[in-house]
Amino acid sequence: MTDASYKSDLVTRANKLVIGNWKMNGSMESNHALLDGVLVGLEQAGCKAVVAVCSPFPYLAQVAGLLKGTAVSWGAQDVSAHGQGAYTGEVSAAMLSEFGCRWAIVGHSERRAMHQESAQLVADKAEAAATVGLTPVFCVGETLAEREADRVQSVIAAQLAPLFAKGDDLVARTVVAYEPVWAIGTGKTASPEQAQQVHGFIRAQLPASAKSIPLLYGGSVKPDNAATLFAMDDIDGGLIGGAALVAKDFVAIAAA
Ligand SMILES: O=C[C@H](O)COP(=O)(O)O
Repeated sequence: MTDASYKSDLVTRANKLVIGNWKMNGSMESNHALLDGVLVGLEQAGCKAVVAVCSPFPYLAQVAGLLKGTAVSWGAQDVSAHGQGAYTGEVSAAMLSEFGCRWAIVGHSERRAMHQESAQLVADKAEAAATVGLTPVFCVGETLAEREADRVQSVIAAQLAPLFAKGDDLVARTVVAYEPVWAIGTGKTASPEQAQQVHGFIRAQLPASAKSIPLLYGGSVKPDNAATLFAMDDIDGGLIGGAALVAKDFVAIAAA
């Protein structure tokens, strides 16, 4: 356990939370059109959910400008575990915070798999984010092989353990996103019951003071399955990939 004190707010599941992860997609022109469509669509739908988008780093300033004065917040798709220094290519939490970043995704399965990010590194990133006031969106999830080997709970528990080891205060300032790797970008969504089973497991593992943090589901969420997923007891919203790139789909999911 560390002595870190965090500047980020405590987060609760009082409102549905829908976060778009654009991954490595976009352009100045398409971002503008997408956000115009999202903002108009959310207003027309009378959407009550908390909505955010996480763009690639080069577009964060553009996104910040386009979202200024709106109810939609923005975040980054990754953040360095380090404060500053000789870390070529990394972006610190303080740099993001300086111009209004609200969220930082950490531990997305694409980064765990393609960039060999360890569970400890992901927890260190979450701590770095919360230390300067960003809310970490902490991704966990099993591969298909791990599911078939009946290892879902042990895999998720191992991914969460280094976060929990940093103390209850950090956990209470974190959003956890369950994203089964086999459902990401594949069109194979976990059934609402499969997702709820894991969300219920995660909720049960949370320390008492963090029981009401939002637990998001991610993995091929679309307008036609969002409502049934979000209706489950422990699913408080979604982390949306492909559908976040289509304004009407993202709005439909946020309004589901
Ligand atoms: O971060 C988002 C997830 O990886 C889900 O992506 P997807 O909605 O394209 O399956």
